[in-house]
Amino acid sequence: MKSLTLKAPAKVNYRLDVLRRRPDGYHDLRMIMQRISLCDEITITLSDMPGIRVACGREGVPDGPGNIAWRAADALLKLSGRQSGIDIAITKNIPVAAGLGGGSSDAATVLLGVNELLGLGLSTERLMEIGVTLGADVPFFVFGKTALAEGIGEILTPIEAVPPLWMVIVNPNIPVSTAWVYGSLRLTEGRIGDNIPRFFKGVADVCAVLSNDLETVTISKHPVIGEIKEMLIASGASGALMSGSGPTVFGLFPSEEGALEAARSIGEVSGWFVTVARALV
Ligand SMILES: C[C@](O)(CO)[C@H](O)COP(=O)(O)OP(=O)(O)OC[C@H]1O[C@@H](n2ccc(N)nc2=O)[C@H](O)[C@@H]1O
Ligand SMILES: Nc1ncnc2c1ncn2[C@@H]1O[C@H](COP(=O)(O)OP(=O)(O)OP(=O)(O)O)[C@@H](O)[C@H]1O
Repeated sequence: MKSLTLKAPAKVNYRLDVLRRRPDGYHDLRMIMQRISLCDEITITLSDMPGIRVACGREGVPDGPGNIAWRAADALLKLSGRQSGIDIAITKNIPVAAGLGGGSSDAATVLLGVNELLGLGLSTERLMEIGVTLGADVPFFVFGKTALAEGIGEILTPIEAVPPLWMVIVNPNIPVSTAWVYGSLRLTEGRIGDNIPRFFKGVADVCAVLSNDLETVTISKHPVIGEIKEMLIASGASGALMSGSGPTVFGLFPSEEGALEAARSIGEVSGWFVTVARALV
């Protein structure tokens, strides 16, 4: 049977400006999005038995049609008119409902993998169009590069100049609903949005853009996020920010050694999910 095993990376948002609420309830954003080396692993296998089967085995993540990876495979099967069977096995390493885009990345990886396995020949642009019908973060993972993301997240411009960078990822094991965070955001008026630089020579340039409009919403419910930011800075991070809708916080480090040392000291005292990751280029 034809099979593919692929990595589905997590993301962090170096910047997240919410510009306005749209009539459809979504929000126009301006973001800088970065893939990181913390990955789920996905094996996709074509089968003679029609139907889509997803095995994940992680508490809080559904196995069947409730899994966004299932919906990604279903979208491509419907579009192609093929009757193939598809088995998807997900090894979940990315914390769930964490602001790290894990489900979106799984879905994008299935779009890319099924396109290849079935020889559908769909372009990246077409897969991104299908991706946004599954979730706002999915096109970014299909795009596969550090990017300025606009619209609801689906209008992507590559950012070429990204410095080598290490980060400590800290998740306090509290699931946060993205819908709740956007729903709780109080926007007084439409923002024009700052001009965000697109060239980053060193860690200091990345630290200069760090900002997330969703942070105050999630911190007001989970103050521990603010404490994690302080711990990361006290452990030597050049900057620290909540990713996406949270609650995961990342701290930036110019060297792997600094990141490993900080992760060790925070991991020892906290009982949280703590890991070191690299920015992917
Ligand atoms: C917070 C981020 O992760 C930042 O990258 C994304 O904006 C969220 O992307 P996502 O989880 O893929 O979003 P979806 O699954 O499409 O939507 C989840 C919820 O977030 C809200 N949502 C999402 C994206 C967006 N631009 N505006 C929104 O208001 C939607 O109303 C929805 O209720
Ligand atoms: N493959 C999947 N991986 C993780 N969660 C999934 C998956 N499929 C469905 N879900 C459901 O989606 C919800 C959110 O999952 P996810 O981990 O993608 O959130 P997130 O990290 O906050 O994403 P984002 O940063 O895009 O907001 C969970 O409650 C989970 O049950």
